[in-house]
Amino acid sequence: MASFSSTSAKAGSGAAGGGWAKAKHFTGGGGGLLERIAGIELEMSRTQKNKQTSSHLGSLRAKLCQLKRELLEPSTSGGGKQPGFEVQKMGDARVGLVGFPSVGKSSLLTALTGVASEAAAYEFTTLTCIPGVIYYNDIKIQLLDLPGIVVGASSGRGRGRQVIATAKSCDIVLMCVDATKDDSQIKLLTQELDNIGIRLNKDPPKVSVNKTKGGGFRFNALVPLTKDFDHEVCLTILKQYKIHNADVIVKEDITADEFIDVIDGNRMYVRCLYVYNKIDMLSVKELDEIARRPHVVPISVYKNWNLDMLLRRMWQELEIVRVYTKKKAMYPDFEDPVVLTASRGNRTFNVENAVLQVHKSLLEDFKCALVWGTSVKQQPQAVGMSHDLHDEDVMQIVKLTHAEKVKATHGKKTGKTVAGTNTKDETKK
Ligand SMILES: Nc1nc2c(ncn2[C@@H]2O[C@H](COP(=O)(O)OP(=O)(O)OP(=O)(O)O)[C@@H](O)[C@H]2O)c(=O)[nH]1
Ligand SMILES: [K+]
Ligand SMILES: [Mg+2]
Repeated sequence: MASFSSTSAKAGSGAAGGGWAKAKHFTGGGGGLLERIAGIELEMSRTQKNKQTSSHLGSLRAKLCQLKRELLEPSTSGGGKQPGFEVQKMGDARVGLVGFPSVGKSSLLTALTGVASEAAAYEFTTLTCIPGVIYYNDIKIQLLDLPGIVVGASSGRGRGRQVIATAKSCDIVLMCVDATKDDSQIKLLTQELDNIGIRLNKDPPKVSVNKTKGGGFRFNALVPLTKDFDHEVCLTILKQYKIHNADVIVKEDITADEFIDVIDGNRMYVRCLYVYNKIDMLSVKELDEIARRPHVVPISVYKNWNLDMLLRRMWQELEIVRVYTKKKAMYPDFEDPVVLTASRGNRTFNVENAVLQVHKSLLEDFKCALVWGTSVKQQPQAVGMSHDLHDEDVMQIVKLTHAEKVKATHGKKTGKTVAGTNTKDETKK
């Protein structure tokens, strides 16, 4: 891993704005790999894009992706140390502050959580991960202050890889930028995260790939494909990944890169808010322009402007669902809800997830759940595992009796379902 150098970062500090992009060349792991990657990138840039070359380009893309993956993945032989910072998870959700140096990440952590994280006018003040907790609407959100990252971070520059690995563990990311500097910050940061497989504010491509034992390759597009992806490109990419038998169903007009994301796996689809700090330095006109952009929250830590809006937006992005559990003939426990969040591409707020959070062993004994709240028509209503819960629902878990359990296991063995019991298989679907 490349040593931590601040000289390169200083290059960015002098020139307000555009300086970030300067430090393009860096030394960091995997010498031969970097050359091969550069070679493929060069070839791709020299290849004209048209119908004849689309297959070849698709194959190059897939190769490139595999090489980058080799570069980024920590070698398993090296003791298998986790690349992220070791900060224990706590609370109901985790939010990471990611951004270039000196945009005000630490100042924001202190303002929101009261945890002192050193803030200063020089870059790379923060050198490790500092956690704090936000108490909001009865739940605890862990906020992580992280060192600033620089261009090249994803390839091992500075602490970049550690920062990005930690960002991967977050439910959502707050990308912090300095509102007084130019807008290349967001593009460059997004690229760094993208390089390591974090897709911001995107949904997983709607494509299903079923690897089969035989039968060759079947391709079915349910929508017109207008980009650089088609039947042939699909085939070349699959070959590159040594997949020779598969059923592919494409339900969305995707690009070749998006298809590679699906094949390569390991991608994370994370929600992100762009937090523009230091708006106390802007004119009203400049502020007005920024505030109109999607996913943007303008703030000033100095003046304490708009921090409550930031919390509200965070809450919305996390799509928090609080479920109050209750025992039979008792009042619900309103102190300590089960909290479900939209987390890294996973947006299932069903009974099964809620039960899992109470205790894994309850899944075995689960018969049904009685639910009160806006997710059901009757109050209460008996529902199965796949029922989607709403924020502030109340849930009571009904367990199988011993007799029902014996019957259910017997039924399973003989292949019959037991009438009257909502067995897991039936309700899970
Ligand atoms: N004008 C203005 N300055 C701010 C604001 N918030 C923070 N700063 C200043 O910006 C500088 C950097 O703040 P930090 O909180 O250290 O920034 P950081 O992003 O944590 O920096 P690193 O840890 O070095 O990456 C400090 O001089 C802060 O006082 C703000 O709302 N307005
Ligand atoms: K700083
Ligand atoms: Mg800091």
